[in-house]
Order: sequence, then C-alpha cells, then structure tokens
Amino acid sequence: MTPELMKAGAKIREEHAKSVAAKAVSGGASYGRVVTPGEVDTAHGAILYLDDITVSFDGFKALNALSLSISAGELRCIIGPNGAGKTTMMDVITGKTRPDAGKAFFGSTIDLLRLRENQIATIGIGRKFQKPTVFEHLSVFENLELALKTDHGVRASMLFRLTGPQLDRIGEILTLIHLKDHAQRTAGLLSHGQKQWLEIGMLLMQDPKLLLLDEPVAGMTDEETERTAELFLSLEGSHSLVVVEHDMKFIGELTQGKANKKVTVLHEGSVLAEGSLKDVQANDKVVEVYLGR
Ligand SMILES: Nc1ncnc2c1ncn2[C@@H]1O[C@H](COP(=O)(O)OP(=O)(O)OP(=O)(O)O)[C@@H](O)[C@H]1O
Repeated sequence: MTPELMKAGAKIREEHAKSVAAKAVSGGASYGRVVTPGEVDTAHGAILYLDDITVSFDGFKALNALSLSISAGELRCIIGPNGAGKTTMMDVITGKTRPDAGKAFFGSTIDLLRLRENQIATIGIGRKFQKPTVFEHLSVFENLELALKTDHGVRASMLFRLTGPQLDRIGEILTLIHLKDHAQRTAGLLSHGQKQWLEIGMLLMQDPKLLLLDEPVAGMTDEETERTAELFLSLEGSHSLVVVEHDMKFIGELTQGKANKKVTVLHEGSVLAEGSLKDVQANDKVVEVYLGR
C-alpha cells in the first residue's frame, strides 16, 4: 500500500471516529461552547464522568447509584473487595453492559450510553483485561504492528506497510514497555509480566486518551510490579488511567510522594470512600469491609 493510500485510510478512520463521537455528543452538557465533533472535551477538567449509575442483575444491584469523576491526565486507583462492582463499572464505561439508570460521559460531551461497545473502542478508550491476550506465535514487534491494523480489512492488513513515523512510534513504545531488546522474540516465550507490558504497548499504539487497567500486576514478580508502576507514572498526565487493583503495595508505589492523589474504594456497587491512600487506609468503614479482612 502506498503512503498516500495509507494516509487516505487513516483520514477515513479519523472521520469515522469523529462521526461516531459526534452522534453521541450531547447538546446540553456543552451549551455555550464550540465543540469539535469527535474531540474529547475536557475543558471542565473531567475525562470520565459517571453519575448515579445503577446496574441490576436479576434484581441484585452490582452498581448502586455509582458516581465517579476522573480528571484529564489523572491516574486513579480503584480498590474494593471481591464483588464490589469494579469489573461491572469497567463494563459500563466500555459499553459491554448497559446500566438501568445513570449517565456516563467521556469528556463533557460524549455520551457513552449512546454508543455501542465497538464504537467506544474507536473514540480513545482502551481497556486491558486481567489476562494478557497477545498473539503468542507472533513476535513482540509484530504484535505492536498488528495493533495499528485493527480497523483495517483483511486485504488492507495484508498489504499494510509501516510508515517511518509508525516505525518510530513502535520504537518508542518498545522502550516504554521495556521490551526494546526483545522486539524479535516470539511473544509466547515472554514472561507473564512482559506479556502484560506488551498488551499495554498494543493499547498505546492506538493512542487512547483513557486507559482502563484491570489488575495489571496480578501474577507479576516484585521487580515487574515496580517497573509497571514506573510505566504508569510515566503515562500519567499525557494519558488518563483508571487502575483497578488488589495489590496494595502497587497502589502505594503509584501514589507514593503525592499525598493528594486520590484512591477510590468501591463497596456494594457504590463509592465507600475516596481520598489519599493514607486517608482511605485509616477510614474505619474501609478497614471494616476491605482492608481488615
Ligand atoms: N452477569 C452477571 N450476572 C449476575 N451477577 C453478576 C454478573 N456480573 C457481575 N455480577 C455480580 O455483580 C457483583 C459485582 O461483580 P463485579 O465482577 O463487578 O465485582 P468486582 O469488584 O470486579 O469483583 P472482583 O474483585 O472479584 O473481580 C458480584 O456480586 C457479581 O457476582
């Protein structure tokens, strides 16, 4: 494929993402401001805004009037005991589960509840599930390359050739995820932690604004966990991150030195407490339902 055709393809994809987001734009939230369709409007500070979200399964409320706001560039840790509703919350944000009630906005104008799951994946929300899902038989490099092609057809993917900037981008991501020296290695031969990093790299190739990370360090060694904390801290600011985790040492590493960094505790489908790690750890209700177990 020629660079011109690739550019044209990229433009079509960009237009598609814009039109998808434009369809979901709410007039009310942005009243009085000019908003470019497809742009994530964070002028009010929030990149993600959940308001009064309720999800019921056969009458049981997995989410119970959950409200949460994540600022643009923020790294928010979410903790909570098993069954607190963390996965269900991620499912609502990514369109996998429809809530019975409430609002969910990406920026102040994109109404997530008006979009389908595949549409949400194109507007800048990347989700990493707990288990790594890399292509084991391909090399690390090929996995990252493939992440660029996800919205190409089969034929276009076969003819796909990387441009200089795309090669540079893969190089940057390889460095970021500590896999520069393993670029040609078969992904299946990587350690569990390296596979997790590779999958995070694949998400980053798609340039998401918001990253949702579900228990990213489960099964990692201490050293891998520390390096993952460094990676996330390096993304903070340029990306917004929501990290669901049980590993309190990891949460400590992510919040270290920043007393005002917020940690949210979910319990029975709602926010039980929110504040610095020190504050939530000292909160009696939190100790009772979670940390004290
Ligand atoms: N599809 C479903 N049908 C019925 N109940 C469900 C369904 N999905 C989740 N639940 C219930 O909703 C509650 C919240 O589940 P969820 O998986 O969101 O919790 P979680 O905080 O992610 O837990 P964990 O830390 O164990 O992953 C649980 O009681 C769970 O059993």
